[in-house]
Amino acid sequence: MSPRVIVGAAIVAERKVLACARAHPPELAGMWEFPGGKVEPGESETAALVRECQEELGVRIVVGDRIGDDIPLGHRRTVLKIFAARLVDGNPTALEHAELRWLGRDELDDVPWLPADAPIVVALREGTLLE
Ligand SMILES: Nc1nc2c([nH]c(=O)n2[C@H]2C[C@H](O)[C@@H](COP(=O)(O)OP(=O)(O)OP(=O)(O)O)O2)c(=O)[nH]1
Repeated sequence: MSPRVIVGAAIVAERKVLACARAHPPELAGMWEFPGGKVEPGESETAALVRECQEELGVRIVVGDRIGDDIPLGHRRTVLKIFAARLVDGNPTALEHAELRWLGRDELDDVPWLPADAPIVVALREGTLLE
């Protein structure tokens, strides 16, 4: 069986990236992530990201390049894949998250990210997307 894939969007606008605080489940609440979720059977990774950002934030995005490598999530053969994205319609609203924040390159450590996201945060800090 191929691994389950979770996709996340690093939405960048005006040299800031959108960080989202999880509202649930209790063990993840208050930890910050990139909006996204599970790729459904038969769905492309890009389509899943577009769908999740619509559901979670009420926005339309276009998906860009991968950031970093596959990140094993350590449960049931699941991997996390993060893609750069940009907004094409709407203003992000916390429809499913507890809070949203736009973070510049120097603000990336201001929130407690989910541990799996650490290499992505490093890549954002060291890369050119937030320049
Ligand atoms: N979306 C997202 N999930 C992440 C990130 N980092 C990370 O470890 N995860 C983990 C947390 C969860 O265990 C899993 C995502 O599950 P989820 O519950 O958000 O996915 P979903 O929206 O498709 O789930 P569901 O409630 O619709 O079943 O991936 C991240 O940056 N973004």
